[in-house]
Amino acid sequence: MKTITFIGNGNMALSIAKGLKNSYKIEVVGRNLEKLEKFEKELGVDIEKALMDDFSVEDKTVIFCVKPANVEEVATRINGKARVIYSVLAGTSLQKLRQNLHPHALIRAMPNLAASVGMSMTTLTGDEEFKTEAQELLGAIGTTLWLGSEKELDIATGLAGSGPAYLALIAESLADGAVKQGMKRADAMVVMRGLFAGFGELIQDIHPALLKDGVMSPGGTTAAGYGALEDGNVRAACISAVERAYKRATEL
Ligand SMILES: NC(=O)C1=CN([C@@H]2O[C@H](COP(=O)(O)OP(=O)(O)OC[C@H]3O[C@@H](n4cnc5c(N)ncnc54)[C@H](O)[C@@H]3O)[C@@H](O)[C@H]2O)C=CC1
Ligand SMILES: O=C(O)[C@@H]1CCC=N1
Repeated sequence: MKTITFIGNGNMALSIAKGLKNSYKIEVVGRNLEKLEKFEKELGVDIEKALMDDFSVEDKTVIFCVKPANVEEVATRINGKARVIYSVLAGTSLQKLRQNLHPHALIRAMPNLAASVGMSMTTLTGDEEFKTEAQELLGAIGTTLWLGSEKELDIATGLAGSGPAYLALIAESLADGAVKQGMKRADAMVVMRGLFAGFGELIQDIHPALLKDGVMSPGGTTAAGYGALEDGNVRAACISAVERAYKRATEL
């Protein structure tokens, strides 16, 4: 079994490790042994645990899962030249990663929280010779799409990386709307979750505009509700959300 080395032991590392644990030996590098033990327990398989200071990444296949602000600090603690580094760090350029970590090859990957249920939408860019390996490795946690530039990956960060939080806002507020009209909270949550489960399937095959047309009867309930979303500028707010997230990615 090949070994995959995670640097960082947070949410994203754990989510990706869940997808890889049956096909690879997992090694995790962190700052705190207790947290590494907790990671191992949550993952449910034996892992190699290592502390960051003086850790050698020589010839290793690394998935880099720390926060964007930690790159320089981590670079001072580890040594060696990795075979390849897959970085999931939002907005952290190939140039900055290369300057600090000096790997043989480098890929940026942008997964999302659905990695924890094997349904991440992960975008990829970087060294072309690792394109197939990147698609296979990150394919273990969901769907992948190779993009031709870092700009597109930063835009995809504002769409699918951050997207679960946007949809959570919609989900919570729709359920609040039902509660406001008198539905029990627990029932509203069941109905909202069922809505999202069905919608997740429908949107795979139907263009959003046609899906809307299929729901909206002349003078009916959907037209009335939809009007409120247009009054609230939800369309413009969504476009701005992706714009602001993308801009933020370019600042990290
Ligand atoms: N949470 C999400 O939905 C997504 C997160 N990402 C990216 O994944 C990366 C990790 O995010 P999460 O796992 O959510 O965060 P987290 O806070 O759960 O994990 C961050 C990990 O970084 C390490 N760390 C923290 N401070 C450090 C330091 N000073 N020196 C060395 N290591 C340190 C620790 O191992 C910590 O567990 C971020 O760069 C983020 O941009 C990418 C896509 C989605
Ligand atoms: O908010 C963030 O910076 C990270 C990147 C994508 C999702 N969460």
